[in-house]
Amino acid sequence: MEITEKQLFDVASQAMENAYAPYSHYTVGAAVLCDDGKIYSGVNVENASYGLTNCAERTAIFKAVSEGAKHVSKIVITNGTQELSKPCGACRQVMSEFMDSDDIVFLANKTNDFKEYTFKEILPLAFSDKDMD
Ligand SMILES: O=c1ccn([C@H]2C[C@H](O)[C@@H](CO)O2)c(=O)[nH]1
Ligand SMILES: [Zn+2]
Repeated sequence: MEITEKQLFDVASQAMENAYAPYSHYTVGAAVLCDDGKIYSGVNVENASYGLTNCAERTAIFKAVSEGAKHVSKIVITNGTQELSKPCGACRQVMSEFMDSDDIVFLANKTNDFKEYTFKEILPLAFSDKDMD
């Protein structure tokens, strides 16, 4: 694994310590590598009004875009269990806005076991702006 990928895993794991998950107790950490060369992290942020919860992946992507990044080339998603992470449908759709078909998705667990996918593998038939041409 190249240095940046190792860093991405470390940033996601470190961020997960800040997950705010008092209701589900399911902690998630994400880290995205952007074309500006920077890494942005995110965690799940729950709410007493459960539906207002924001997932870790979207937190990381929204932070990146807020700082001016426009493209995510790699994302690591980890969680506090031994199961590999599986981004929800909403997160996959948000990822599709800022990732291309062959960009890389690492789905990890708390001990950094992982599987590597391309974005198109985790969201085939993605709806995009091209569908509105
Ligand atoms: O893609 C996902 C799916 C779920 N969660 C969080 C939201 C909630 O806090 C907890 C349980 O659903 O996991 C994420 O962060 N990312
Ligand atoms: Zn999600």
